[in-house]
Formats: sequence, C-alpha cells, structure tokens
Amino acid sequence: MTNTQVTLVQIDNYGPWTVTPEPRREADLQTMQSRLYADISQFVGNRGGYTFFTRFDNMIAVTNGCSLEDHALLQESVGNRYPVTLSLGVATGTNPVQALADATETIQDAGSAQDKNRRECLKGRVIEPPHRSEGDIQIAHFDVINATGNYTDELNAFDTFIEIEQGYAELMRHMRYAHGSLSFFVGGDNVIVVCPDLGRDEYDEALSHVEEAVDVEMQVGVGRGKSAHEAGYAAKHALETCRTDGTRVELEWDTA
Ligand SMILES: Nc1nc2c(ncn2[C@@H]2O[C@H](COP(=O)(O)OP(=O)(O)OP(=O)(O)O)[C@@H](O)[C@H]2O)c(=O)[nH]1
Repeated sequence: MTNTQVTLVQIDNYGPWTVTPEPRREADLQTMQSRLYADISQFVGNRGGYTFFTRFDNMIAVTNGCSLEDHALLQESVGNRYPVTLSLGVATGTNPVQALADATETIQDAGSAQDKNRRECLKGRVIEPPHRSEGDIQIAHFDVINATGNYTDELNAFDTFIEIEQGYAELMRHMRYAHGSLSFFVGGDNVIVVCPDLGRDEYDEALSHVEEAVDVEMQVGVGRGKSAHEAGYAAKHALETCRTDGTRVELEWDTA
C-alpha cells in the first residue's frame, strides 16, 4: 500500500505583497517565484523528494524522507533569503489526493492565505523513518507519443502548447476524479502523476480516456519506491521501455 507524504507550500500573504505599496514589476515577480521554486525543488530534491511549481504561490511537494526539522529549516532559510515567508502543511495517506486535502486543511485552519498574522506556520505530521517502506510511493511518468514529429516540428509553437496543455488538462482531471492521483506538468510534453496503488488497467483506461476526449496520444511508465526520486526514476526507465518497445503502459515491477 502506498503511503504518500505531501507538503503544501504556501507563500504567506503573497497577494497583498505583490501590490504593496504599488503593484510590483511583473518580471520581478516572475523571477522571484521561479528562483523560490528552484530553491525549494533543490532542497526537497536533495532529500529524495519532488516539488511541483503548480501555481507558484502554492506549490505541492512529495516529501517522504523529509522530517519536520527539515521543513523548519526550509522555512528559516527562505525567510532569511527572500522577501516572503512560507507556511507548510504536511500530511500522509494511501491516497495522495486525500493527503493533500489534509495538508491543505491544516494550513487553512491556521489562517487565510492573505492573513498578515499567519506567518511561517508548520503543521501536520510526517512518516517516521521506521515506518517507511519501498512501496510508499507510486509515480507515473506520462508523455505525449511523438510530440516532436506530430506537434513541435509541425505546428507553430503556440498551437503545440495548446495541444499539450489540452492533453494535460484532461489527464489531470481524470486522474484526480477517477483515480485519486495528483498530476503535474513538468515541461516539454511530460506529466508526472503521484498515484495510489494503481494497476495496468487503470493506466490503460486513462490513456484511452485522454485520447477519446482530446485526441492526444500518450504513453506511461510507472515506478515504485521509498521516495519520490526512487519511484520517479523507476518510472523514467519504464517510460524508456515504452519508447523502445512501442508499448503504451510499462510498470517497472511487472514487465509481462
Ligand atoms: N521534465 C522532463 N521533461 C522531459 C523528460 N523527457 C523529455 N522531456 C521533455 O519532453 C520533450 C519531448 O521529448 P520526448 O518526449 O522524448 O519526445 P517525443 O517527440 O514525444 O518522443 P517520444 O517520447 O519518444 O514519443 C523534451 O524536449 C523535453 O522538454 C523528462 O524526463 N522530464
């Protein structure tokens, strides 16, 4: 059974900050947001986790392997180096959507995203090291089949972007409502999905659903591990098998 540890990262009182005392230059906000994301991704990544930029003011991380002390250190380090602070909510569970819902609730209970008195709150619980196991995380790495030949080298760059985003939007909604999974666009034509225990049939069904709904053909490699990195790395290898063998679904643990 999976046991996913999810952290919701929320910038404190960010909306008001972006317009105080006057609206700030957009390029500066974009630069600050992407640097902050890069720093968090590196911090969490060094501990085996994954961070997804999501909306930038709210980011979602899979943090199996990060303790509450690690989370506090991240807050301190960001607070020392950025003009903004972070609140973090951490929760765990067999269903990643439920874990994220619980993590969100802990932050919402501590105050509004635009409450100037809610600063650097850290709430929730982690999986203690003795309870961690190899099957804690399941990650599915989806990509669009031959995106380069069908889109990148054929359409103008914006029309390619629309096609890829359509595939992502359909997949993310379907995986969330039909399969309790969290999907994140990670660049190019790639979507990384944090899943509960799913099998070949569910992935086959999801690929068919996306193809029927928006006519985007995808393939998927799936991996398991103790951390997001381990599961995601196994998923990448499984996706390579899709590419070389022309299969649509490869489960790292089941090569039948
Ligand atoms: N974040 C991330 N992006 C990737 C990864 N692999 C590929 N990409 C992105 O996806 C783009 C397209 O690469 P591919 O998916 O290999 O190309 P393709 O034309 O779809 O070919 P096939 O996947 O073999 O069907 C690249 O330009 C990268 O931006 C990955 O593992 N992680």
